[in-house]
Amino acid sequence: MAGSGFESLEQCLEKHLPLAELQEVKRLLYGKETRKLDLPGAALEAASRGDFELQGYAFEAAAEQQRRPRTVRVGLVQNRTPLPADTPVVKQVTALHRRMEAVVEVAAMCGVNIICFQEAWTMPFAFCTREKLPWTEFAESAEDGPTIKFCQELARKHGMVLVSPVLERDSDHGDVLWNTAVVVASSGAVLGKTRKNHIPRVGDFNESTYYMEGNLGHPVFQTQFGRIAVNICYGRHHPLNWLMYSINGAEIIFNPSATIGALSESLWPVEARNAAIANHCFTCAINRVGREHFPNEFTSGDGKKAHRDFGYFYGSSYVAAPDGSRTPGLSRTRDGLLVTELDLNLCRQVNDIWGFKMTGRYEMYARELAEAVKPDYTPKIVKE
Ligand SMILES: NC(=O)NCCC(=O)O
Repeated sequence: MAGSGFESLEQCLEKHLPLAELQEVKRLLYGKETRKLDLPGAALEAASRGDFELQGYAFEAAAEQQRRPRTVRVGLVQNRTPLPADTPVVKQVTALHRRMEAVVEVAAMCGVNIICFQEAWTMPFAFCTREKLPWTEFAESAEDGPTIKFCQELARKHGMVLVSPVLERDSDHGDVLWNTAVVVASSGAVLGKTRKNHIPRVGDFNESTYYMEGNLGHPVFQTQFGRIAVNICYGRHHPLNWLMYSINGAEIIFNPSATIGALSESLWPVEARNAAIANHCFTCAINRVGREHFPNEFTSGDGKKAHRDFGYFYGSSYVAAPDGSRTPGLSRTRDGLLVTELDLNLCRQVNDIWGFKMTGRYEMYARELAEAVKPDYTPKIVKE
């Protein structure tokens, strides 16, 4: 399994394919070509100084007579944890705040309107360990914790919407923990929060030790720049989860994730992209980068030897459009900011062409699903 030795699929194709074949392969792999954004030199220099990749693309929509283009720039951030996992908690959080402050600064130079960080971005992805301390100390209030205050300041400074996925401690409800994403409006107000609906029970993803399935349904947030939703990580394997955000009107669905090559890398380019197609919306898949080591060995009851690291988080963040086209991915190895310009008019335009909303048989599925979840249900199998 490729770890940090393989930079990206795109780089490999560009290195080995002649131009004519490369164009055909890209057409098949990525759909209609996305235009490269001309990003400011100062932003490219700042990214290079800060040692993170900066890429920019734009999806186009057709001109309409009665609606102006609804262009919005989104920023997807993928990163390593800058300090070892056994560094004191506050130091780790502070280092991550400083790192994101620098990335958001560059995003602002690139005209980003909405930025989303990776899943549980203020901490190492320690849920593999099943240990409580010190990892639960990374949890904080989604309303007025230090990270939300940090995001509010950035939102106000840059007039940017921030999507901040954190480990939430809900002290109003018995101090329980949740895997949450907070949406901070460009005014700096907390617009609301959403919680991870599907909790993995696969490999070392022992997250069910820490929090339960979210209880907030599928909220969509009306921001100054468009209607957004957040489908956190493992929720991307559940087509109905994407569907419900779309039914509630999401035009952009962010998918902040933490996932490793051995488990999901071949699924990664397919799932968020398919969701964009099926739901006539934009999807933004974000994954963390690198290998995180933990102080104590752990096992996950799968016969594997006790180990101290989770595996290789392969980055490769990308944006997919309702017409099935997608940006190239960020690298598998480096921190990065992917700036993508979307014209939200494309959602309705593709809906008018393909009509999945019109042809969806929701009432029939609702009826059949309501039956299927009853304890006395028997599957409708026709036998000879
Ligand atoms: N963070 C998380 O839910 N990961 C589960 C693995 C995956 O969905 O690829």
